[in-house]
Amino acid sequence: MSENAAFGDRLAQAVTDKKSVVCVGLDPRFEQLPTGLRDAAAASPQGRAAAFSQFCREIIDVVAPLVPVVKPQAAFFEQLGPHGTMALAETIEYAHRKGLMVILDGKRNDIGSTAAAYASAYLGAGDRSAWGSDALTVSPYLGADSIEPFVEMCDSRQAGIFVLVKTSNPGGGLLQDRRGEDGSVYEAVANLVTQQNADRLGTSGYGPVGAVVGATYPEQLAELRQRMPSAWILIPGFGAQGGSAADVAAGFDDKGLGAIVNNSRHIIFAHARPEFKESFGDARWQEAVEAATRQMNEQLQR
Ligand SMILES: O=C(O)c1cc(=O)[nH]c(=O)n1[C@@H]1O[C@H](COP(=O)(O)O)[C@@H](O)[C@H]1O
Repeated sequence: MSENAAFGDRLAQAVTDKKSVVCVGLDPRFEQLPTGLRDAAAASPQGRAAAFSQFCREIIDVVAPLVPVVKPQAAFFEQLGPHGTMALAETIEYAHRKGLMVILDGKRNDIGSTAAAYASAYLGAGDRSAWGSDALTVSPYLGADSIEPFVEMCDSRQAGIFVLVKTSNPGGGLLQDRRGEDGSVYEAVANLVTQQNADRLGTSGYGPVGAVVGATYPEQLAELRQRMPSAWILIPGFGAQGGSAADVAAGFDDKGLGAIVNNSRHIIFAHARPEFKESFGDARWQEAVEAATRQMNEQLQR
């Protein structure tokens, strides 16, 4: 499908082509890298950034035939300063070259006029923005006028956003579950997502404004699927945070579309998981990544 197709349709096509709803999270942590990569890297930010870049490239090589999308988490790269951001840019570019869609996990936002700059920076396809990611995670807590600049950029660049609706962490309820006369905060954010998609539905039935809903809240996931029928749902919290295939089942529509399930640590550091450690270990970490990705694909086969 062409780069000029709408984001929701491109994601639907990618999920269908790969027969996979798995999103591989690229969250490199230096201390957990396979020994070979850690040894090769000097302790400097430059050396670590080079190790992150190689690590992500090798993961992408393994997962590109198996999944539709990867999600680099900006924080892990940014902690290394300018060298880290170069590694992030290389990772996004490499993933695109290998035919993967890219959701940049930056959880950005600000007042509208500044949000427009974030949108211009991060959203695009190919070389139509500085970072070129297909989609960005976005915080809704500055209100509707802070979301609109992103949505406008989605319109002009066929990009997407994923708005934080019900996050996977245990503390998210403090704000998100807070109830007013019209219901909870997360319900209000979900309504905003649905409104923003209303005139923007692609041929797949999905719009450019997606939502993040944690696998750790299966009941709310079921409710939110109904409340946001035209939103792709990015479901984090599978694996390391305890979410299972049963927990995410309610996120999908009856064609098996509408949701992608992220897994970061349990895929990229699969070589350290008890079930893969003995067979592969540190030296054959790429094979552990492949085995963990295939296992998750099977668990989520629709
Ligand atoms: O936006 C996200 O991706 C996200 C939202 C959320 O509610 N919970 C959540 O864990 N995430 C991200 O998803 C990834 C989860 O990683 P694992 O727990 O290692 O699979 C991290 O990059 C988190 O920042």
